[in-house]
Amino acid sequence: MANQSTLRPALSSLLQQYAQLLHSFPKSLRITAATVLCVVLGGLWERRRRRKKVDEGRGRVLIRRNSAIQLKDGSRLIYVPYKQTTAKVTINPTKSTTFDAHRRLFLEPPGGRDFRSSSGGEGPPVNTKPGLNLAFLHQFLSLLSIMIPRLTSKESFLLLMHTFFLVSRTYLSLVVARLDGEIVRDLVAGNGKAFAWGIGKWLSVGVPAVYCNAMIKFLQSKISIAFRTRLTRYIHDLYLNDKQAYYKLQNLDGGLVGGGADQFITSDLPLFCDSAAALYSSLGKPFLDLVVFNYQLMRSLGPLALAGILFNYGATAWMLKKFSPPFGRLAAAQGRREGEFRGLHTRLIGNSEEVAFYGGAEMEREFLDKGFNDLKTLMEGIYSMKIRYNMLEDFVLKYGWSALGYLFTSLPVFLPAWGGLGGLLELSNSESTHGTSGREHDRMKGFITNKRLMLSLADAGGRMMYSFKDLSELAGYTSRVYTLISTLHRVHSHAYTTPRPELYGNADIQGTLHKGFDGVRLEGVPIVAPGLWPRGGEELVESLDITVREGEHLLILGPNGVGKSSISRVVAGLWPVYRGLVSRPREGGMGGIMFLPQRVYLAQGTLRDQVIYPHNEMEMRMARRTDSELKDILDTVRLGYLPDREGGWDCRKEWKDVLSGGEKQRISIARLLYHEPKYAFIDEGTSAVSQDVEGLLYETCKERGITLITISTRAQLKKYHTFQLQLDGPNGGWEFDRIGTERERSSVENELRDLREKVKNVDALRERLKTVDEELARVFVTGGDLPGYDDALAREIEARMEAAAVAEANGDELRETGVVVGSFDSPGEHTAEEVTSEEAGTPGERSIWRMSEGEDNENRNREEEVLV
Ligand SMILES: Nc1ncnc2c1ncn2[C@@H]1O[C@H](COP(=O)(O)OP(=O)(O)OP(=O)(O)O)[C@@H](O)[C@H]1O
Repeated sequence: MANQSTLRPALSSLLQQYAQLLHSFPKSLRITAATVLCVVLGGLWERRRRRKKVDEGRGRVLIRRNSAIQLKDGSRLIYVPYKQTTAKVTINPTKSTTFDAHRRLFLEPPGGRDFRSSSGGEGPPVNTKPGLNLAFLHQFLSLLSIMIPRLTSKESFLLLMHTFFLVSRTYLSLVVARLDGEIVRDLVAGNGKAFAWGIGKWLSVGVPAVYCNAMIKFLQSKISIAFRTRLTRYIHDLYLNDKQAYYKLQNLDGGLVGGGADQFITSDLPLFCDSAAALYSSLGKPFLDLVVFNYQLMRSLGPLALAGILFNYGATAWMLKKFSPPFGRLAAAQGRREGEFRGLHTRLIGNSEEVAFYGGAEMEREFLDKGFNDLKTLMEGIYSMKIRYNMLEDFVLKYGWSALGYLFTSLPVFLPAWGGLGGLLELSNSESTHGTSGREHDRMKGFITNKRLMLSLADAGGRMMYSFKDLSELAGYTSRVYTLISTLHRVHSHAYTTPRPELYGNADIQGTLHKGFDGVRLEGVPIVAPGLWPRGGEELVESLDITVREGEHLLILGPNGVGKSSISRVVAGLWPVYRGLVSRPREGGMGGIMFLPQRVYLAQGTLRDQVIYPHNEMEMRMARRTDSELKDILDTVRLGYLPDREGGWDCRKEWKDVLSGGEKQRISIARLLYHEPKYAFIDEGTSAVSQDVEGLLYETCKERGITLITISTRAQLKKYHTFQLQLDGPNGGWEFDRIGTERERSSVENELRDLREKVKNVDALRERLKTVDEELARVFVTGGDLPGYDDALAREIEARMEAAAVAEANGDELRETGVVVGSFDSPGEHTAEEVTSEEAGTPGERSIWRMSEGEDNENRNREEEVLV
């Protein structure tokens, strides 16, 4: 019992050796060394003080802020303001070899074969239910290889430090347990001096103990943020690169069920990192405590107590596992619901103007309320499931374990033969000549020490058991983060293989996209709207063959939804080339190709950033472009007033709300003029621009040597283009022609001739319309006043004439107050009251009634024609 710790003797012997070494030097030398050390330390302190004073006198130092440099190896050097200076931070992109090495971990999880055989193809990772199983171990270790890439990495150092403080804390707990026993013993024995000395030691132990506790918490947070940084950068590198995973994830793969990648990255990832960092201390420290305290207890209480304690652990773990709800699955489900709810809000924020115009608040609230109700129902279910489990857990861990603790600590007293060192002490005390009081004091000390050890052990065991729950939750978060990374890997490396490919499915891509061609060429390329994996896509345009060379501007025409924009998606590489060959220049810049989408995207940032997108200011400066050049470009697109109106190039606004539809489109053309690519796809890029400016924009682009491929529904744009591609509609047909060919001219001429014929009749028809108007106004109105003729009345008359025709066929008469419509061949049969209008009318009016049937029909037809 006296020698409770194995570390203590080692430490004290180290200190003793060190003291001996010091004493071996002569006294004068020791004094000199101490003086030199004091002088050096004092000098350093004084220097620091003076420098601080000088800095304060100089005023605020000019600090470099928010600037960055792109290095040749692809890494970025960022200057971040730090205290009075700037700190340099280098961000290295993840190497492609790292992705290659990790692909197997994320695309071939254990059990992948089962999935392959059941679904007929390799696909998304096995959807193992999140929980404490082998899949969790695999997923966690795979993520760990990203979080701690090397043994020499910063995270390893942090974990080492954390371990050091955890071990120190455990050692201090042992010291505290022993001190506790000693203090109580001295108190009971009435030994005042020893008691006061004990209190002094107690306080001196408190200082390193609180420091340890604070460091444990601090390092846990540091580890969490370090893990998060590693994972976030890794995910961003996979998500935002030239493979366009950010687009394909939603539009081709669809593997992220329950929210977009945003929810996974911003919500599930931090939860996972916090949970993983906490796990190390919530599992590592109790584990260490268990080993050390159990050893101590075995020494003082004997093997019987240890066996009992171990059995107790086993039984508790079994019971808690048996009655525990599936925390892992619940955490994953909650994450998914949270994601859906958040997604609804994001959607509303992104489309607030449209919703406001439609007055759709009520509808949106219904969606949001439903999303929240789903989340609430799930969370309430989880909470109610936890009640029973928490009751069981509390009873077992607090009351059951304390009762057993009393039993075990009583072993040396009641069963000294089985009571280890305590039992031996008990036996020797009973045989020795010490009085009863000495035996009781030792018993007291032993009991207090053991009780404290038992309490610490119960605490450690309890935390270990509680951490089963944390572990299950961690399994849920792990599964979410692993799903995200494995889906990204699948999209990134296009890992879709299957023995029986679905037509135009992700595994049925046989075409080629060739970048580096001077022009845009499609050879035998069907335009297919892709279906979400593993479904196949739908063919919109059948095998397309077109070539656009420099200066041969192409206009793509066709009705809505026929697949015009889809051609640009295929050429841009967003949609797969299922068959044939697509050749195009490389992305962006001089000699490259640029795509202006139908909906103009306005990025976060300054006005300058809007014009130079997707460049940033750093790239613009590196390309030696200036603000005055940007101003010229804005002048060209008739937006020269923007810098003054908005407050300069550096002003930041929510540009999508600030600029009008036409202004947005002109900003988009300004981007084109800034980047000056050789080829450009413009998808309905000027539909909101006034016609005078539209022509100017097209002509300017052409003057700058940009070959245009314009997508539009408006044939007026033909005059700015050389070729046209007409998409025909549902059958996927198309026609590619030079604009202004003989065939096109003759078809236009035919159309013109038809129109001219029609125009010739217009005057005659107008004359007739006038006559009919006058006649109608006179005939069909009762009373003396003749109100002006209007359309509604004419339609009513028409309807009545129809009815009269029907009545005539039936040999009936239709009567109505004010207006009487009679049978045409027997007008004389009307009664005096019925023919009110006839009485008030003129001979001209009556003549209508006397018209022959043939005349009437002809007349009516003509009226209809005119009215229509
Ligand atoms: N991401 C997508 N996944 C699957 N189908 C899509 C996707 N985007 C568009 N489609 C479908 O592809 C078809 C063609 O769309 P596209 O945008 O090419 O039409 P468009 O001819 O440009 O029409 P508009 O003149 O209205 O812009 C449409 O039926 C549309 O529903």
